[in-house]
Amino acid sequence: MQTPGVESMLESQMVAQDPSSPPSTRHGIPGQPVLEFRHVSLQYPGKGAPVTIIRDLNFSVEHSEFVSIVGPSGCGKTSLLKMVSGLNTNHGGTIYFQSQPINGPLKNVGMAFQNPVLLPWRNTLKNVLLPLEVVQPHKRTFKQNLAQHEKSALDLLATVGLDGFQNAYPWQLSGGMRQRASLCRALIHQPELLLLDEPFAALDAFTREDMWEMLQRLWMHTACTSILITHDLREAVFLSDTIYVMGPRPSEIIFSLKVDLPRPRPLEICLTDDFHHLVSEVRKHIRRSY
Ligand SMILES: Nc1ncnc2c1ncn2[C@@H]1O[C@H](COP(=O)(O)OP(=O)(O)OP(=O)(O)O)[C@@H](O)[C@H]1O
Repeated sequence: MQTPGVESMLESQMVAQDPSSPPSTRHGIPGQPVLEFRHVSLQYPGKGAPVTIIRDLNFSVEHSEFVSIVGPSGCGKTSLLKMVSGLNTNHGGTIYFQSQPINGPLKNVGMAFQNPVLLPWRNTLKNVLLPLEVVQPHKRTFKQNLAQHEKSALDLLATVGLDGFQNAYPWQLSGGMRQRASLCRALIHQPELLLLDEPFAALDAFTREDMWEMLQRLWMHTACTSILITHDLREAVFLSDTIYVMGPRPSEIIFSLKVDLPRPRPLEICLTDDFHHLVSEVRKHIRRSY
């Protein structure tokens, strides 16, 4: 489900940390839970009575972990991301972020959606720099730190294979390139959490696979705790440390899987028996949901 309103709200809430601290120590202790769901439930107003979308979610995400959430359409995956971001606090149970209950919009989140929204009048570099330019505390020092920020942005652009395209405008980029740029923008302020809602769903199969490699590179580069919503089970296995399967509405986690394939994972890993086995394991549990 696309949520353009959420995009602009979240992108306007980005607040950064000290960019000089190394990624592995910025956000917490590896192996420790950074996000915890305890008996989380969600209802939306229905025609007569409220409709229960999520019944009872209980799981946690560790510092620097890459987690994918999969499940049937309408089971509440996008709703879950809205709860994590703090845009929807009207739910049962508690979601803890860094041991604190989430009671409102989280300050330091990066988000990317199916349709990357880049400002057409800004070139790629300036689109990536946007969060630093408009949001405190960076806004205050943006001009004096511009050279350092540009270096960080160019570094990110190189990581996603967009070196040389910093001066190109969005209309000069392909859909895949725009999505790469939007991921750089989501990460430029070094967020503590990266939330991805079907970011590659609109891309063709080959471009999508390139994006998996690119996202893996970015994630290894930044060590940012990440949650990906996807319908693509191969994508989930390729990228994740852990996959959670949500059941049909009213949903809960019906299965979880640790993906212990070594990293960095080359695309050829998708051809191995181990990979196929993991994909069919997840598929088996999703099938139960339909
Ligand atoms: N603000 C809202 N008010 C009422 N109902 C809503 C609201 N947002 C979502 N829903 C409903 O809640 C259910 C779950 O929606 P959600 O978008 O979270 O599911 P999803 O798992 O992300 O679906 P998909 O995989 O199709 O994108 C859907 O039936 C949707 O219509």
